[in-house]
Amino acid sequence: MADVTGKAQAPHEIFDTILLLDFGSQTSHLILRCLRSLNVFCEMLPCTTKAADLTWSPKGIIFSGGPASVKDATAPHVDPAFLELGVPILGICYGCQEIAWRINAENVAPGEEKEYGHTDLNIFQADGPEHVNQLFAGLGESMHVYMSHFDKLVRLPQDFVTIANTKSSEFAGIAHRTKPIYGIQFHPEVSHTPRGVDLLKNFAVTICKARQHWKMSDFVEQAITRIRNIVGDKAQVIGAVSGGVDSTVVARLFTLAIGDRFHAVLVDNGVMRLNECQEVQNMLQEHLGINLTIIDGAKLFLDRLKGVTEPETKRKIIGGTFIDLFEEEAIKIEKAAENTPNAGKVEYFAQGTLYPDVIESLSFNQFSATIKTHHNVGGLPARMMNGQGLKLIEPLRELFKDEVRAFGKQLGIPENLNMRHPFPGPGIAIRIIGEVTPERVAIVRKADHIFISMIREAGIYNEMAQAYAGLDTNRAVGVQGDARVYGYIIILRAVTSVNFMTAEPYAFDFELLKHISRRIVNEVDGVSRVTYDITSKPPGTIELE
Ligand SMILES: Nc1ncnc2c1ncn2[C@@H]1O[C@H](COP(=O)(O)OP(=O)(O)OP(=O)(O)O)[C@@H](O)[C@H]1O
Ligand SMILES: O=c1[nH]c(=O)c2[nH+]cn([C@@H]3O[C@H](COP(=O)(O)O)[C@@H](O)[C@H]3O)c2[nH]1
Ligand SMILES: NC(=O)CC[C@H](N)C(=O)O
Ligand SMILES: [Mg+2]
Repeated sequence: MADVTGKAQAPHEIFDTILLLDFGSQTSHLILRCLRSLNVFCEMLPCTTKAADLTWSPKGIIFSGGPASVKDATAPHVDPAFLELGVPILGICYGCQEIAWRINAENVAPGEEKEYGHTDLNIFQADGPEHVNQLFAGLGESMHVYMSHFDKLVRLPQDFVTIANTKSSEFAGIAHRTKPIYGIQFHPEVSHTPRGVDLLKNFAVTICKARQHWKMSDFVEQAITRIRNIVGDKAQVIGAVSGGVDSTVVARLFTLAIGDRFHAVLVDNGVMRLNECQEVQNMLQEHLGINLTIIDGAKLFLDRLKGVTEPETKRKIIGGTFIDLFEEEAIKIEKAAENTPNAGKVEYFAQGTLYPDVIESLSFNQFSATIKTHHNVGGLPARMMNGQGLKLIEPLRELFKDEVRAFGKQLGIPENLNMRHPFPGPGIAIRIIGEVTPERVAIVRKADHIFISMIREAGIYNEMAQAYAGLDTNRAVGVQGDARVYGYIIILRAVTSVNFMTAEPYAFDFELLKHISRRIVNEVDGVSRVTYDITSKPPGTIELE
């Protein structure tokens, strides 16, 4: 969105914003999601952020949960200046312990045992000014809540009143007597706390008085204006476009913003699915008028992956090789444009990075665990991260997949493209457990093609979030046509998921699954067995590596 002078504004300058300080909980992002679903804009920053560095004014602040104990010498602590800003504050779990600990370290102690899972919360009407009862307003006298903690409040902090308790937590909800500062021991952001969203609404809307005016449609317009302002009217942009919904939305935004100064490039990394590159090129051209250049990097990628078995090494090799090829392409684009009206330096590199890629790759702050390095985040070479070489632009970095799809719909992206299952940048390489060889890639391609075609024919493609065939490079014995075979094991994976942070195995019809297995063993040479992976995430992940 532009102001009268046409200058781009960041969302927190336009929308009333709640600041979420992240202490590293695995569910912090759900707080942000929950507020956005209420049309309240929320921005998450690491718990180490200094109040003085904030260039905007939050309507309220939430301290998230986190894995540390406030009692540890190395535990993260909030800049006390945030507590002096005069805006409402809500501490959740670790965040609540942090508020209590700041007042007096003895207020918090290790519990007798871990409290993990459902519990019933009793809500009190406390004496005091109006604000003390506003957090639980309309929630009745009790509610189901989800707990996940070890430490707990053993004393009521000075100047606070108790507004809720449970069987094992005497101070499960507290409110300051005179200031709008609250703490709760349970997690309102998870679906296991059914009325948690009402509590967060009470905090954001009633207590912080944040207007519920965050809208996706404004985001489209705003993203386009921001791109124009960043890029200016000379520079050119090279965009990494895979045919997945994320980068397709990015390509569409850039095309709308800067027309043909945007150059969409797909890298054939040798580990794409059957006919994928050609199909993507046709689809983008036909439906969106996006002219896609394909760089053939298959041999280079497969050579660099030779002999590599360690999953994180594979990801880093792929991330690095992607950038090498993009940088070479950028030079070619500059040369080709030299004597045209488009002449200008290729300064920027656009990617469809989403919020979950960021959370899972970088530990968002040093206090949360790195799960795996996404090729487009942690796999980037240092020169991209420190501003040398191409400069990164990632317009979807704050969004989740379902938000991007809603966004895609508004941008006129056809349904079948918008609903495509995600396909990871490192492609089939992270679906082969062990060394990637051309022979193994060919086997996975064929098996995957059979699997996905049969899923489509059965009309169940949109019932699952993602499906693929992978390969276990161990071999097993089988018997085919009276002969002994010693072949690879295909692993089929299909999951349901809302945001890809958690997932459940898809409940296949067993006859269909057997039919799929039969076809794969019969039609794909080198395969002796087919298995179906029924692991949830967590403890599994969606990809094999
Ligand atoms: N083969 C590729 N060629 C060019 N860019 C790619 C390729 N694979 C991935 N990328 C880049 O990496 C980003 C992250 O990949 P990711 O798979 O998460 O997103 P996507 O492909 O756009 O969408 P989806 O998650 O639906 O597959 C992409 O948005 C794109 O910018
Ligand atoms: O572009 C990507 N580059 C990667 O390195 C990468 N690793 C996982 N994924 C996708 O992320 C989602 C979650 O996957 P996991 O449960 O395996 O972490 C799933 O949708 C995965 O396909 C990736 N996408
Ligand atoms: N979920 C949390 O925030 C847990 C807080 C703290 N680590 C505890 O165990 O009590
Ligand atoms: Mg993809």
